[in-house]
Amino acid sequence: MKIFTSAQIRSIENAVIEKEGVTSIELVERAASAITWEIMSRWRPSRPMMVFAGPGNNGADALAVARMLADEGYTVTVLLFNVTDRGLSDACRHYRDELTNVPGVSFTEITNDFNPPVITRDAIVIDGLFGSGLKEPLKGGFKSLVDYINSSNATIVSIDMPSGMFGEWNEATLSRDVVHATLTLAIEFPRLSFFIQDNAEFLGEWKVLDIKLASNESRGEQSPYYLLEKKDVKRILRQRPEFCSKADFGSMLLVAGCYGMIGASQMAALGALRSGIGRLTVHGPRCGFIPMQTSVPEAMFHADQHDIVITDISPKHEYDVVALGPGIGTHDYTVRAVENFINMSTNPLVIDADGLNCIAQRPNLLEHVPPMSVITPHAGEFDRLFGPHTSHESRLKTAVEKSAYYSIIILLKGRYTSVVRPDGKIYFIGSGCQALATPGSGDVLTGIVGSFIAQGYTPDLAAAIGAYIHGMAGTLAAENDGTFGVLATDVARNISKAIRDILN
Ligand SMILES: NC(=O)C1=CN([C@@H]2O[C@H](COP(=O)(O)OP(=O)(O)OC[C@H]3O[C@@H](n4cnc5c(N)ncnc54)[C@H](OP(=O)(O)O)[C@@H]3O)[C@@H](O)[C@H]2O)[C@H](O)CC1
Ligand SMILES: [K+]
Repeated sequence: MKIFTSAQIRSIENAVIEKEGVTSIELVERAASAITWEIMSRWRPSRPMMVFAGPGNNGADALAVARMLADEGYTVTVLLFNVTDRGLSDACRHYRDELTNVPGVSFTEITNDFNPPVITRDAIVIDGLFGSGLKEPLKGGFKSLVDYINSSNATIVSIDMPSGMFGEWNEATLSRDVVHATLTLAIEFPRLSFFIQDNAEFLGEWKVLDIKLASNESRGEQSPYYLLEKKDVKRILRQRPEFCSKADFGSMLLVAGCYGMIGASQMAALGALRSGIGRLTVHGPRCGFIPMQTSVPEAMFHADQHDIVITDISPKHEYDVVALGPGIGTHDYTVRAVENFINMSTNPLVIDADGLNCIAQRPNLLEHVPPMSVITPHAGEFDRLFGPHTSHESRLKTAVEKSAYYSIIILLKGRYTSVVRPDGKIYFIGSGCQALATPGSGDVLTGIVGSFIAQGYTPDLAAAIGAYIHGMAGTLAAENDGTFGVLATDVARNISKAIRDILN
């Protein structure tokens, strides 16, 4: 699903209005009935509804919802804030006029002073102050109003977006100047800001409501931001032909492990094998030989000359891909081996974990990482490589910049993992869950991404579908074991099941 900017959404909306002859009142009506259904499915008419409406169409949505809820027997208090010089939008005025005589609604239009009523704990606050038309961070009276709403203990439902939040970038937005919703009901499209962790506290739970706006007008519109869904992964994944051999599914060298972290080699190896690699060789220190050969007998093992750390990465054969990093540590010998290997590599690599920490010790080594390599940092590894960041948003922006500069793919792990391509395209992946926050989970992902590159997928798609399948495997594991007790080996074990579910 493409993720559009607020400006694009406005132009899609305008195109629908012009080409399909739909009026903006009809669109508000569609949005409001979807929101009303959602509210009715969650809260009974005994819960008092307090509607805060702004001057634009976000306010119009809120006023239309107020009328619909009153029709369904809810007690509704409406506060319409008509305090700006520009006055109300046409739709907002239309719904204001309609509301004044509806039984069950206590309606107040604020044009000047505002005496805030008490918001009781059992109230459902409907936040329709501002949506995608917000021009700048809230100031003055609206800022105080948001503060007053946030300091209530009520349940807060934001229409389209929490008021005060922008659909894209929010670095300059102060947390206390944005409504902190319990539930955000987005109209037709999710926004870029929904996928950035900094904004989770504003959004609460969020859900996209379909108002049949997207159909034709959005298809042609381009966007660099994309939410990867199951149907996309199904389209990308190739079914295995009936006549096939392991030679058809690529070969991978996994450079992983050191004394005390051989488990990382095991996890990454399982990730690669469970996602269908044809041939896997693990290169690691000699101490890894017995554990690897006994716990993952499907993998070949190539021993370094050193007992406990990797000192030399000189592949003896041609491999379709080399994945480097899980559990290798950052011993000087290993850093040097990584440096030499990267300097002589020409094909895309997958670099994770200590592979990235080794690079962080030789920062200009990034210049030599082969183009279209995939690096898979979590926030800490990312900051070690590219410097400290104070927000996830700034980290994502740096990822876009660095991906272009170094011509590499950056898979930044998180609740929504982002796969950033050198051309600025970002795939967001939300198939995972809390269960994936477990040791070894990242190593499994490295194995999966390497395996898909070896199987012939381009590195950007390998990273995107790899992250999706990894997330789904974690979610499947959590269905059995809950979100607390999932092991990385459980995630690995569910990879093949995730792939089967996607293909079916
Ligand atoms: N996307 C869809 O298909 C549909 C969306 N709908 C809803 O419409 C809103 C967007 O409506 P819009 O009227 O464009 O914008 P808003 O309601 O969010 O806000 C516009 C008004 O707010 C004023 N404004 C903007 N920034 C500030 C600020 N910082 N402080 C005070 N006031 C501000 C603005 O005034 P201007 O003078 O700046 O123009 C406007 O008065 C969308 O979010 C959905 O909820 C419909 O349902 C139809 C389908
Ligand atoms: K809102």
